[in-house]
Amino acid sequence: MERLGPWVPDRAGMSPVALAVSGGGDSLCLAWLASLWRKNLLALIVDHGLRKDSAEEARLTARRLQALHIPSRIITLTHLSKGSGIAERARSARYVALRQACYEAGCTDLLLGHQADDQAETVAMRQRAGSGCDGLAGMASVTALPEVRLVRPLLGFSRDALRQTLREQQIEWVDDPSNEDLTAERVRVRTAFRRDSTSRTAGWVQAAQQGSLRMVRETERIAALAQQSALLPYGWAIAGETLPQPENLSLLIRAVGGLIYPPSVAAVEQLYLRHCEATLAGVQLVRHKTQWFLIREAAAQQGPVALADRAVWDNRFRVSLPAGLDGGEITVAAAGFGLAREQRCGWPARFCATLPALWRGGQRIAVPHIGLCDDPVLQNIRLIFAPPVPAGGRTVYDPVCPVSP
Ligand SMILES: Nc1ncnc2c1ncn2[C@@H]1O[C@H](COP(=O)(O)OP(=O)(O)OP(=O)(O)O)[C@@H](O)[C@H]1O
Repeated sequence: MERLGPWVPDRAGMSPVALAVSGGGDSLCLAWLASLWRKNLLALIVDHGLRKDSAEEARLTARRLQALHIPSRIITLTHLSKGSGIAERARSARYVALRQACYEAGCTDLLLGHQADDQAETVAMRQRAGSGCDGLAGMASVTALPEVRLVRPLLGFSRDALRQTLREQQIEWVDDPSNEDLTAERVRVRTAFRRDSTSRTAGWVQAAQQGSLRMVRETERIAALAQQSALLPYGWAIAGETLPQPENLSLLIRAVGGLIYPPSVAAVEQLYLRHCEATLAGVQLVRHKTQWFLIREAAAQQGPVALADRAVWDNRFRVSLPAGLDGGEITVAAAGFGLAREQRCGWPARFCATLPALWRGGQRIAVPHIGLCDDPVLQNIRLIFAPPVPAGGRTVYDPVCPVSP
């Protein structure tokens, strides 16, 4: 585990390391292994509320964790409904809930139970979908999000090895029936691997090779990005006097747009070749003085969000409020400041129109980034630019290639 660190010291009073535990064989084995590694842990069990037994399974998992001396928290999702795209909707809601729970508990690391077979399946599915070299690196061992690192310590171990470990420890787990549902592509790939294990091995080799290459490329990209461009606390990026290469440009668009995935390479290449002001994925490429800038497209920004400590607006700005302050909404400052350029800190009006602002009763009360605020109490509001994925990505791909048990 040490090479996947650094870790918060394992002492009472320090933040625990969080574990995402579905109750299945992989994540329960992860929990058992983690309990040998450290004491200060917190297991998070998400009950999607989609199957009639799910609440009871979550409680059963909590009891199993208790037997391992791991405290747990059950997070019940109430807003999911069955129907089209439910697997993806459930997955995405699960990650939002897990990240929020980590944030609330002060956990900076979240361990996930993805293992080597999941990795080979992911690579095979991406290969079929025509994924590029980056995608064929599969899942990263470490993905740093702004508030938490997602860590996958089991990518070097096969599903069979993990289940065998649990049997030896006489620890039972829950088998999710959706893991046998042949309408899911992953399950079909898994079934094909059972018949022909060479393609599974090929997936591991592919992930290990492409992972190493991706690490080299990302290091070069981050160095080039840092030299040429900068993200500003206003939620904009200075892209440089000449446009960055499409790969880097797309990372900046992802950050400024508050996106999880960068826009398609083909679309960014077109933007790069046109070399003129344009909009892509809710982000405007604009020229200001001698530099290219990326600013958010005002019309694409999220609508109002109630003012509250830790609220997130537009997937990019996190609110930090002094105690006792509430009332109002955070939404886009919008045009019509009527302010002289010096009151806009020298920034063009169209830039300032994209900033987050506090509104009450249809009135713009404060635009903290440019110090626009009459009420001294409101001057303590902080709207912190925290894109969901850091510009450079900050991922670690481990060239691990498991041995078949
Ligand atoms: N309901 C859940 N609650 C908490 N964590 C979950 C949940 N579902 C998945 N995870 C986390 O995401 C990882 C990968 O999810 P995936 O759906 O591939 O696993 P699974 O087959 O449902 O369960 P397992 O990995 O425990 O066998 C899990 O190992 C676990 O760490």
